[in-house]
Amino acid sequence: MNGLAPMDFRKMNGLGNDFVVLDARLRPLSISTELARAIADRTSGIGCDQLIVLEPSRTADVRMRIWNNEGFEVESCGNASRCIADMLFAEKRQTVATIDTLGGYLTCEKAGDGLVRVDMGAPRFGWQDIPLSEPFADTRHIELQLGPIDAPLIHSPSVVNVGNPHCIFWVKDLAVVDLAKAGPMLEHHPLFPERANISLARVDAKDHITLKVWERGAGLTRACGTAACAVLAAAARIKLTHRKATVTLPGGDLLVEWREADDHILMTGPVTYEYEGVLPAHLAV
Ligand SMILES: N[C@H](CCC[C@H](N)C(=O)O)C(=O)O
Repeated sequence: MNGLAPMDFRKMNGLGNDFVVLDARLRPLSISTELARAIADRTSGIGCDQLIVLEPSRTADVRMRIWNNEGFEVESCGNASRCIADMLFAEKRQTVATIDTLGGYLTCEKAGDGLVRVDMGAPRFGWQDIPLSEPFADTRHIELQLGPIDAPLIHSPSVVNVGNPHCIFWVKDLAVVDLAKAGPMLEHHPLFPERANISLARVDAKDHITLKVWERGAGLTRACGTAACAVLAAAARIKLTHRKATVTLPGGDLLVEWREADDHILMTGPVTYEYEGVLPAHLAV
């Protein structure tokens, strides 16, 4: 295994959603909220949307742990899954890899032209699965709006869990609300006991969605892989799109398919290696 030395880190991104990757397969690392925040800080740290830590796994090629830049650990990260899978392809000299995460067991494969395909598992739509703080029999549209009750700016979002919680508003205009302002309030809405990733989704065609995302614990990012998976499943569920579509994010496109045969979501997209470095003393783990 040609992993990283304990103090080394690798900077990577998926469509501009960027990560600091630490390799704890040879030496356990203890990540506190403060340390995760400090590493992710773009002024005094390395700077990233999420911190990714690799650990040994008995069931997969690697265990991948994820901390949002606010410092709290979360279950899933689609863009990082592609990045880590690509690292594993090179290490193993193979075209397949498996990753164990809090949000599920992922199987990954090379998809040609520098692309990686990740099986993100099946979406869950039950109100307890999202989770929501009160029961909704129908989660295709829940009662949540922003703006005046008689003329809401956005309303009736769909909710879905794809390893992590997502709330998706269907809009015709992605600028109908300033997501930088509305995002925090919606992320922390009392309906979401574990908070939520918030998306504005514009359906352009039966095979194309354009997306802007306010990420739980990270804010506006250039791309969110799990949001792309969530929005495709939610759109197909209410027949806004086919079960396969291109999802365009500010950082670029992902191809997402909600496979009929096993209900799994497949996400295909690129990986970017930025650089490697050594953690400075004040960030020593
Ligand atoms: N903000 C997400 C984690 C990162 C997801 C995103 N970066 C992706 O590519 O899926 C959450 O708190 O659930």
